[in-house]
Amino acid sequence: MNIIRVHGGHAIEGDVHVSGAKNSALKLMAATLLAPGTTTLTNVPNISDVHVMGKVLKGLGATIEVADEHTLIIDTSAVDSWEAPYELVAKMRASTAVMGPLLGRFNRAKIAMPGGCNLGARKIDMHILGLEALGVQFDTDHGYIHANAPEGLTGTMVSLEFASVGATENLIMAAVRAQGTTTIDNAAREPEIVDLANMLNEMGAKVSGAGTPVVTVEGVEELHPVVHQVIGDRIEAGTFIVAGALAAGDRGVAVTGFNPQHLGMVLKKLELMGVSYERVNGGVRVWRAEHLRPVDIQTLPFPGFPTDMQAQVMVLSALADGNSIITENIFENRFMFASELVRMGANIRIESHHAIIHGVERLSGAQVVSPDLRGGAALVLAGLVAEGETDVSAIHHINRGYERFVDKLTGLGAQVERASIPDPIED
Ligand SMILES: CC(=O)N[C@H]1[C@@H](OP(=O)(O)OP(=O)(O)OC[C@H]2O[C@@H](n3ccc(=O)[nH]c3=O)[C@H](O)[C@@H]2O)O[C@H](CO)[C@@H](O)[C@@H]1O
Ligand SMILES: C=C(OP(=O)(O)O)C(=O)O
Repeated sequence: MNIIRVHGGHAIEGDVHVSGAKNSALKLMAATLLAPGTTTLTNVPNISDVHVMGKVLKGLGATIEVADEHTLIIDTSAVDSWEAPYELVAKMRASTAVMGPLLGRFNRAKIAMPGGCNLGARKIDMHILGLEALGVQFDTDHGYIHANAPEGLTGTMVSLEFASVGATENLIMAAVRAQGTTTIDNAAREPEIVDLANMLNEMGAKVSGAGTPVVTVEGVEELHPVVHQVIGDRIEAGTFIVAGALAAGDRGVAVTGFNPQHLGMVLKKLELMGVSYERVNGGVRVWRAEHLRPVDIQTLPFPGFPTDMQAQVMVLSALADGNSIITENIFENRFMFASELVRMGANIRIESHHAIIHGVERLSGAQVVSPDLRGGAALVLAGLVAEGETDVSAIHHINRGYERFVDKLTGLGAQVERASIPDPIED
């Protein structure tokens, strides 16, 4: 089996440039369906989730030219199918983001129901309720959702029960082609929503208020293809910032290619923990914290603390001087990572959606399993400062969202390698 092996105890320093944001690129790829013709996306991360979304689009009839490692030229003129099949939706839930654009362009979509995943139930009822308000009729059979709007979509007022990122995106992408105006109340405010709205507006849509809780979409007759650059990945940036806070030498680690305003709450919490950083052009430089203070964090929709940074910061809190508490409010199963960190010597108690972390002096290298994307990356970070060797398996999770993770870490001087070892259970 393939693993990432980390030799702990080596300082890192230097510069690392983050890739384009996974959680933006996937939705922008879906949005190309709305504009028949050739849209060019630049700064697209070369990660396995992007490859899956490429397969979803090709399955619908799009063609994709990979102009260079980070540039996709997507031609959606010949799209003639409305189906996102189970094998792709099961691999990547973000495939459901094609529902809104397919409805916007063709008034119909057939999407495999996503089911739960290792983070929790992750229902899509809010997507469905919102789209129903726009005039879409839903039927389910054999594990598929059939969405049809025989009379077309009609703008209306939609109030989301929770500021769901996915529901906000699907609603915006459907509403851009509706008759009249749609208002989404309690919309998600994540930077990726703003990136999506910006691209749609470049295509000729009329979306206003993105980044605030009220998004207004005035429907238009047609959208045209554009060239658009994906924003930098704030979560990849946050991951390398935590690496620096754990292990940076005197020169620190400069993390660039993203907008630090997208990480406001993370930087604030790190500062409270005793991590020092400074703003540099296009990012931040961070130094190892000599003395980590405990922290109280709860994950919340943007601008709150992102759930996608919870595991990485838990590694820091595991080494803090005192008791930290981390409350996970978004995904009910996102603490699976904590049990793996305990195998490395952390002292963590889970009580419902709270993790109580009693800081320890040191972590020790162990064999651990990535429970999910961010948990896997966080285990590699823990390995950087653990005594001895840490072998992280199930690294396909990490490959979903981190481009050349091992290369970027070794570029900073970390002793990290990909390796292949016999599977202890199979053999
Ligand atoms: C608010 C939040 O932090 N959203 C995160 C979520 O987006 P993602 O779009 O995947 O998830 P949502 O924001 O939609 O979901 C937030 C919460 O609402 C629930 N829900 C959502 C839709 C629905 O129809 N019904 C329902 O019950 C989900 O199960 C979850 O508990 O995962 C992404 C990948 O990790 C992150 O980048 C997003 O920042
Ligand atoms: C869990 C994540 O992504 P997804 O919603 O694709 O599972 C993530 O980006 O941390």
